[in-house]
Amino acid sequence: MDALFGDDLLARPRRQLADGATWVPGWLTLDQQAWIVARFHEWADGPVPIRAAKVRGHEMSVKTVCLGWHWRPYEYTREAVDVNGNRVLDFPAWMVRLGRLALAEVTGDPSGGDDYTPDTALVNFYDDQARMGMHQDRDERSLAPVVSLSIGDTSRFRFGNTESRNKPYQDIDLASGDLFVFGGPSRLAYHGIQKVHPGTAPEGCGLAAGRINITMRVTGLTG
Ligand SMILES: O=C(O)CCC(=O)C(=O)O
Ligand SMILES: [Fe+2]
Repeated sequence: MDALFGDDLLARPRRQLADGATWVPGWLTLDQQAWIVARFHEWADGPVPIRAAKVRGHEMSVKTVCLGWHWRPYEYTREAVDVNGNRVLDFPAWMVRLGRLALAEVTGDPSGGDDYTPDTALVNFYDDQARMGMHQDRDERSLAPVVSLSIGDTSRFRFGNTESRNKPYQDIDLASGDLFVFGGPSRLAYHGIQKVHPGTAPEGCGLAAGRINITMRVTGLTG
């Protein structure tokens, strides 16, 4: 019984890091995580294969595949003009629903996500060495919240302020199944991934090594 109802139920309570920024540890079940990982492998195969985007001529250490709209610094297009010119996959209806559930969760209001219709997702894969420097998500024309889901190895996430990449910031460990939402006054906060902790992916999450992060967004674009 001690193991079944162990202290781990208490260990990772949800936390509001700033106005509009909420972390919900362990939001996705292992079955949900494994199902999403299976979808990830399908997306990574194409029509636009997963690739490292280039920022000012340098490949990012993270590899990205997009849904709905294709992102490259600092623009969204329907076709992956910097990869193979193919149109990206449609944004899946199940992911719209998941985004709405995420907002309902963080707002504490069952209808809190009803108006949320994300139309792009950046699906990132991190190996042991991958990082993401401090940045703002600001290639979208909409300031609707960003919904972030993590699967696989735990990683150190730095959540900063809206003024600069520097302090004050908070470092948290995003683990497999964690939800993080940033919107409202936190929508343009700088953030990044400092480090992946190898070998920390839980059994059954569908990913033996590395980390997947999905960020759903509203581009505010038409066409
Ligand atoms: O991997 C993460 O948790 C964050 C990813 C991110 O900031 C992005 O894709 O813009
Ligand atoms: Fe980001």
